Amino acid sequence: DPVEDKQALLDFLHNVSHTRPLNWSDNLPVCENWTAVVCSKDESRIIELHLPGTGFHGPIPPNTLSRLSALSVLSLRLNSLTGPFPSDFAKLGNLTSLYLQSNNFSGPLPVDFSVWKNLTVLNLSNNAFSGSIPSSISNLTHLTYLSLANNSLSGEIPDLNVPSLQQLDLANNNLTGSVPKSLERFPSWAFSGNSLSSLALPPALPVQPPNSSQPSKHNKFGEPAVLGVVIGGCVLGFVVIAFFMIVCCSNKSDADQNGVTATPQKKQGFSKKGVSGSQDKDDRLSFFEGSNFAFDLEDLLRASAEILGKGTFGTTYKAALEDANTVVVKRLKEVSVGKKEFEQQMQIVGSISHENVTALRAYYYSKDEKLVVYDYFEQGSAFAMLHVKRGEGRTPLDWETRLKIAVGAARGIAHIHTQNGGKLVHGNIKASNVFFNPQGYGCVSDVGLPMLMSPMPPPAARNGGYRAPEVTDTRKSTPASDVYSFGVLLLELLTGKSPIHTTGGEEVVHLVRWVNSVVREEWTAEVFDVELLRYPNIEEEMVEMLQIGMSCVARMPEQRPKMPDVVKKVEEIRQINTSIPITQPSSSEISTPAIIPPVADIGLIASTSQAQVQAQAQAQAQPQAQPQAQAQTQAQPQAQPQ
Ligand SMILES: Nc1ncnc2c1ncn2[C@@H]1O[C@H](COP(=O)(O)OP(=O)(O)OP(=O)(O)O)[C@@H](O)[C@H]1O
Repeated sequence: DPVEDKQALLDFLHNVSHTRPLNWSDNLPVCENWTAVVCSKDESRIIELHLPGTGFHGPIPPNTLSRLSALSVLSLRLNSLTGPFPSDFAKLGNLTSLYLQSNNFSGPLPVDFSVWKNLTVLNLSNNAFSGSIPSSISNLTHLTYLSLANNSLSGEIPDLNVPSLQQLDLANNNLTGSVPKSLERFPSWAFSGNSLSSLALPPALPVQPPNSSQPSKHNKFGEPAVLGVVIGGCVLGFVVIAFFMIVCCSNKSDADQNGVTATPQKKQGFSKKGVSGSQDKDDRLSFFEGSNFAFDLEDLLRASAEILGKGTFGTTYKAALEDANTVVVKRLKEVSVGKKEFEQQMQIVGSISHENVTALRAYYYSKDEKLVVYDYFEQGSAFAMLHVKRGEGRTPLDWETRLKIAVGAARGIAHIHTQNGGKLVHGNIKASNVFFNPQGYGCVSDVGLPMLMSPMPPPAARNGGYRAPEVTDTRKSTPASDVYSFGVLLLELLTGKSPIHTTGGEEVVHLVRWVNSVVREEWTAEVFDVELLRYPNIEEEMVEMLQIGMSCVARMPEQRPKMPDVVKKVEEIRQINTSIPITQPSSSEISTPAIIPPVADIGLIASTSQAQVQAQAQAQAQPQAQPQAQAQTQAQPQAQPQ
């Protein structure tokens, strides 16, 4: 372990107030366990420190971080650090990247920048630095990125002759005079929001994003996000639009330094100069308790990302962060609620802690961009497991796993229904929103997102099959509509068929109707997924699940069981036939009595179940005319001989 560096970090931590916990414990090995720290190969020194958005307040304690003399990357951005530029950072002569942006540092910049001769990236933007720009910056011969935007720097811009410099942002300061010749190659947005002579501004804005000439490996997350940031302004030459573009582009440069070609629009840079937009430090992610992530919006934007899919509520990305964490980011479109309501809903969802509900890790809200962040599930969703790569070479989803998906998802939904005084519903239960927890049980994701959106559009094929009939009219999800969607999920697990699918003849098949009709006509194993036929002795369990699924998809909401009852019944599926319960090790608030019938009763249960299933199918076929029949059907399971 790098003993001295470790002590320096502990001294720093003990002398600075911070709101997010760090696992820097004296008895843990630094290089293996401490978050935010990167060690040299031989583990003798700490060479990188990434502490963005950690909630640090106040000045950096002197003689702490400055003892990390091998440090090459230091990121303290997006904190609330105050005081002057730490003078003892002069000892960090090996720095190549220094990120101090988005803090409250004030006072003059260091006079002599030559001490950091290896610097390639220097970002001091969004602070309150004043005084002039030191000309010693020209001595940084490796510098490729410099942002001093959104400070209170004044005086003339020195002649910074740094040929290596590729990106520059001096926008939104109090700079005067003219743009020196050596910097005329940079676009005008880099100097906007100053009192520079307009004649002195470089003539034209580049049509391409500043980084577009360089190959970027991080461009996937950014591409769709270009949106209004660049597009509008670059097309027209009108003054107003050019102004808009100047603002937008200056705002964008922060992220571009790292190769992201576009970003969710960030407002912070606008605020100091009174350009319309949110006035607060809006570009912070809001994290929830218990989240051990140490990343911020910029890390997300810098992350190499790939699109996982476009869903009902927006586009979902898998983002690989610098610190080796992978997260899922959803860019929500058409959010109809205001910031307050959005935040309230996020607080409700973010406070859920349950092994069968995917934790919401963080969210971001600005006028132009709404993001939610979840853990990434490597295994993929229940949808992927069930439907992707059917046919040759596929590993079938075994019955045990399907049972665990059902039990976990049921428990998760039941828990959601207890939240916010019983008012929270999921609103979008479907196989692609069910993942697997570490014990392999279903775990539901995307809780409560529909409530943030405009009234639901008419069902698209992708989720229409899950939507309860009454939701099409009311456009409002309820606990009963969640029960319906869960029922469809059960039928999907049993049949291996999507809720709406086409047959070979292009005929569109609605799963609920299809299952009802097959069961109604004669009891048959035809509904069951052929992939399940290989597993011995599971017929009774499948019949049980079918029965539960069909009761959940009852046409009338009041005829559907409540979620706690559904949980009980789904948990009992396995216990009916074996003594091996489907319970999670640490489960659950819903306790399940062990119900193990005598062996001789099993056949009776099975035949009773079959009869019930058929009665249910009859009832579903004539919902208006047969309410009593269905009510009886639903009452019957209690009378089973168990
Ligand atoms: N946390 C996650 N980990 C891994 N894959 C995910 C995660 N969240 C979503 N996905 C996958 O990304 C894809 C897109 O998800 P998204 O939620 O945007 O759309 P959807 O689930 O198809 O529809 P909807 O928007 O109605 O939920 C889906 O295949 C989904 O299973």
